[in-house]
Amino acid sequence: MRIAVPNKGRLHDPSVDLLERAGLHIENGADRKLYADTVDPDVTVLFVRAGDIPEYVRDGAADVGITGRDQVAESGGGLTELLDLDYGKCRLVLAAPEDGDIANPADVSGKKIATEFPEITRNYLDEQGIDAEIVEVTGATELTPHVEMADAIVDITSTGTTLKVNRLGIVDEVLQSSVRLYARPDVTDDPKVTQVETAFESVLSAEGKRYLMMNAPESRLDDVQDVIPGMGGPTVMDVAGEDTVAVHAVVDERAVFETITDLKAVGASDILVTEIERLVD
Ligand SMILES: Nc1ncnc2c1ncn2[C@@H]1O[C@H](COP(=O)(O)OP(=O)(O)OP(=O)(O)O)[C@@H](O)[C@H]1O
Ligand SMILES: O=P(O)(O)OC[C@H]1O[C@H](OP(=O)(O)OP(=O)(O)O)[C@H](O)[C@@H]1O
Ligand SMILES: [Mg+2]
Repeated sequence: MRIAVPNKGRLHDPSVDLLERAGLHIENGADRKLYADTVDPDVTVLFVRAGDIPEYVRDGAADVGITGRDQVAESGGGLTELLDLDYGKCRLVLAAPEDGDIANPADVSGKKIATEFPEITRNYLDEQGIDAEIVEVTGATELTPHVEMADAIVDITSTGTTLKVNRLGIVDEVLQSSVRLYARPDVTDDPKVTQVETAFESVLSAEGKRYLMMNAPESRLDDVQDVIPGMGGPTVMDVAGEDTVAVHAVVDERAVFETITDLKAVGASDILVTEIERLVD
């Protein structure tokens, strides 16, 4: 099975990190090498530009791909989304000069819109019933309204800094995006694809979770169980030869601080908190 992963740009590092955390360690990889084996002999990684990944998957050069929802929408869709991987979060927005006369989407009627996403922009304008000219650019889109190349833009924003420093205001949201795992529709039930999907899912499930281990007097077990939040009942084990039990539980990271204080108050001791790499349901 081949999995297409962004070869550069901001999506490369977090995507490789996800593969590693999922246990799909990359082997024989090297700087500028565009394919690599993994610890699983049946899984090969292809390093491809984020914008080309939908086409690689659709054409069968790869079976699954990791890329932004915006890239899939721009390339015409036709892929099955398996998982939202929750990074590369951004919005595609219609934006125009803050001090100009474009305040509503309808105001761009008859005007020029610069974008790196002509397909998404065309669909958006059609849906809104707006007739406008699209000017295709490949970057620095935020400059175009200031040099009379366009009246408005459709571009990516996340923190909003680039729009702000270029004195552009959001007129409308066109699309919300994040990085997702996509498959060709005919391979979604392939056991290898399911295995990769499960591995990624286990990394996402473990995020923000901690594993708590402690000892507690057997007589206080009910109290200990009462203060452990979330995720089903804890695992309880007898400690040989003592009136003590070992209690293990998965808890939300944000609850750890308070839970430890509560656990000590009900007699727990030797409390360990550890990170969880993967959590398979
Ligand atoms: N500022 C951002 N914040 C969050 N996600 C973003 C941002 N910019 C882009 N993305 C996401 O990352 C994807 C790829 O963008 P990126 O900028 O990494 O690649 P590129 O534009 O193809 O390459 P480069 O900018 O390095 O030339 C986008 O399609 C989008 O899904
Ligand atoms: O809201 P912000 O946090 O400011 O992010 C938005 C900017 O990030 C991306 O640019 P990138 O850095 O990828 O440069 P590019 O235009 O060369 O792709 C995008 O094209 C915006 O310009
Ligand atoms: Mg970019």
